[in-house]
Amino acid sequence: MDSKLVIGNWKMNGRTAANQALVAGMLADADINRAGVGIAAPDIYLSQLATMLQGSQIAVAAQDASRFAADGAFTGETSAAMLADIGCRYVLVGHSERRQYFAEDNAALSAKLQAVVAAGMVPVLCVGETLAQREAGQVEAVIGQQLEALAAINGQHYVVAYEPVWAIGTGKVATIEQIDEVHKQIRAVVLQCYGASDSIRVLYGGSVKADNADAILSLASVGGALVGGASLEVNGFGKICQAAKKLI
Ligand SMILES: O=C(CO)COP(=O)(O)O
Repeated sequence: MDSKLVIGNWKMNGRTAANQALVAGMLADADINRAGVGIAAPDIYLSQLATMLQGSQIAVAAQDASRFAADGAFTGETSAAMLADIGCRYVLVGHSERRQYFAEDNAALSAKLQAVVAAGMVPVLCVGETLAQREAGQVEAVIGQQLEALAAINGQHYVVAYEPVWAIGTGKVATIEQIDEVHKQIRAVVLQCYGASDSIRVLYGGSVKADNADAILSLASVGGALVGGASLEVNGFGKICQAAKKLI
């Protein structure tokens, strides 16, 4: 049995010296420095992270990968093969900020999922509804449509993260009932449609903090957490990782 998976998503934050201090703090914390914890840093700092995490238990994760798998004339892009080459284990795909600011649709996300799997890493497909979609009763339909990207990697090893857009960086956390309901829906869809095994992990993300991690992570339908703001600080992240030590 594995413990629940916690991935810290630094988003577009970090500088060489600050990363050094933050990661040193994480390596010294036994709740963080263990299997089942990952850090997703900006591409430019992934090599620094990989070097620092060498020999540790913490996995290196990327926040995105190019939809183009082969090397070539794609200025500004970082391929999945490059991420694998520097030691990444997980890659976030379709984070709501990528969908919002970079217009990523299912065609692009399917290509990214395939590229990540082909490079031997585990994609973490992020899904979630906006507040307007929730208020219009469209949660199941929106997430069902977002999950269709998984058809491109049917039966492969992947993780799904449920991140309601209205709960990201807002301090508004979905209720335990809302989280449980959507996670059960996601699990049912992926088990039925996309070749997932019973052990499919669905992470929750959206204002996960030290003080709510225990309640969220104790849900059987929650396979871990995708943590934004709280992953930029050792103490809070350590408490979240401690709450995630439960078995799934
Ligand atoms: O988007 C998120 C993680 O990918 C969640 O961010 P916050 O934890 O800052 O709400």
